[in-house]
Amino acid sequence: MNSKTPSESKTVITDLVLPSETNPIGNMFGGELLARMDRAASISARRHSRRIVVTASVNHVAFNKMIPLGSVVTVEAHVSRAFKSSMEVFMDVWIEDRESGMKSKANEAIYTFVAVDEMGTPVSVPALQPETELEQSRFEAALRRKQLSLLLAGKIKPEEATELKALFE
Ligand SMILES: CCCCCCCCCCCCCCCC(=O)SCCNC(=O)CCNC(=O)[C@H](O)C(C)(C)COP(=O)(O)OP(=O)(O)OC[C@H]1O[C@@H](n2cnc3c(N)ncnc32)[C@H](O)[C@@H]1OP(=O)(O)O
Repeated sequence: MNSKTPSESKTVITDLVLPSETNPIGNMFGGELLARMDRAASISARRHSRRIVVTASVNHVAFNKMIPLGSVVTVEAHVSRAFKSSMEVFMDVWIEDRESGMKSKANEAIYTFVAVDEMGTPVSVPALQPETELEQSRFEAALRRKQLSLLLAGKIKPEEATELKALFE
């Protein structure tokens, strides 16, 4: 299976924040943003693997800025590392100033997807070949994040989390 680059899985979704998608103080619901990110990330994972993909875990979400009603929100997703059947998808969320059109970063998130066959059994995916410095640094940190996620889910033992142990040595 040939490796792929992060740009091959690039997925950009831009949409408005409507009144039904806001909380009582007029900002976007966190759950609405999570759903938009899940959609963008699933398309990205699908573009990388060309297989059916399922969300295995939401590893990290930072709601750094409130997103007001009427904002134009862009979610940009790339696969940041591929393992055997799982893929880490990194997302950057931008909002656009209504007057100037300037974009500012509002949020970041990292989801894990697994490619499966029609029976839901995990299947192999192509490797990922990072190209830029940012892609390389996200690629390198992804194994640590995978081990943390598996550890928290009780799927590996602490002694198997070699990348995490190395942080404290
Ligand atoms: C082409 C362009 C047009 C696109 C056109 C649009 C199409 C756009 C696509 C739409 C697609 C819809 C996308 C909907 C996305 C959902 O909403 S799916 C619904 C929510 N998710 C689910 O229901 C998943 C339910 N869970 C499961 O099915 C199973 O737990 C899983 C995820 C398949 C894993 O199964 P398992 O038995 O644990 O399998 P196991 O072999 O142990 O692990 C498989 C891999 O998952 C990893 N893993 C398992 N758990 C975790 C965890 N907690 N953390 C990290 N990694 C984990 C393992 O490490 C392993 O990784 P690899 O070493 O193989 O890389």
